[in-house]
Amino acid sequence: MESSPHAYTGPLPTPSTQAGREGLTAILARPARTAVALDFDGTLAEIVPDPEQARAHPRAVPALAVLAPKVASVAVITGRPAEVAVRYGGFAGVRGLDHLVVLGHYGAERWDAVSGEVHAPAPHPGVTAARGELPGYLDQIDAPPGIWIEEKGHAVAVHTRRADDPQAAFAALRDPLALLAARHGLVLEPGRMVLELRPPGTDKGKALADHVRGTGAEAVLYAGDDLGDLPAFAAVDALREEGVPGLLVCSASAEAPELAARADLVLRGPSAVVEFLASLAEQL
Ligand SMILES: O=P(O)(O)OC[C@H]1O[C@H](O[C@H]2O[C@H](CO)[C@@H](O)[C@H](O)[C@H]2O)[C@H](O)[C@@H](O)[C@@H]1O
Repeated sequence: MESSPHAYTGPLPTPSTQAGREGLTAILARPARTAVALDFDGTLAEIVPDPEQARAHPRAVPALAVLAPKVASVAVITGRPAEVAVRYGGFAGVRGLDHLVVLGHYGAERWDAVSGEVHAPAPHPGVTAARGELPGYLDQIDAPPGIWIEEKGHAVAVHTRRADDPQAAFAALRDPLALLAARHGLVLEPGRMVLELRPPGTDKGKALADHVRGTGAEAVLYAGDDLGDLPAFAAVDALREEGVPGLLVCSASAEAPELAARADLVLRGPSAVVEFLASLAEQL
């Protein structure tokens, strides 16, 4: 039965790399000095066809609520607007998650559980302009049927998962949308069957490095599943070079094999990530 975190915890898996084993050892030795940072979609939430239906795995919040009081900090670092991740995650008002931080829009936004408020940057004028142009532009370039535009406030994203051939639609739209983004001073952020036009100036690597420095953590765990998580992986590498041990966890999928190739620990999607977090919490 899997009715409580205790019922599904097991022995911690061993990372496949020396750096990862050192990272896990440091986390187990100094949990109160450890920063835990986690991606949302594909890591804490299963991938679903409709982005508005994504929700945290049912065991994610219970596992995090046990883990968070034992470590220096838990942060969710996501491409979603922070408020959306908080809502879809069910992260607000949870005992144990009283100090949770959600860094939205790749670190441009910050929500914290203490204040319950989102701090967001000024809107980028290029997003408004690109949003207005996008429907006509997609018609003009003969975009395939089934694509869907996600309004994200500080960004706009084009999803191909519900096209007849999602990968072909992604490939066909990538260059034209990169041109549109550049014309409006934006960057194109590719993800799992999604192409997002967003302001430049931040990424999950900067968000993670700033967060770790801000907490004064002496060890770090980062888990992600998508291309947007690669800068965070690179940030953990850089922290390791500065003497901060780290553990890189991949929530694996065939859609983003690049992550598994870079990770210390490869887990089979959000349910395995959540099980790992519960096991870790149990061991600390
Ligand atoms: O940084 P993340 O938390 O991983 O967010 C990245 C993007 O996630 C969402 O899209 C992805 O998940 C959807 C729901 O499972 C799925 O339908 C889509 O194909 C995925 O790309 C979200 O909609 C985006 O805004 C995020 O940037």
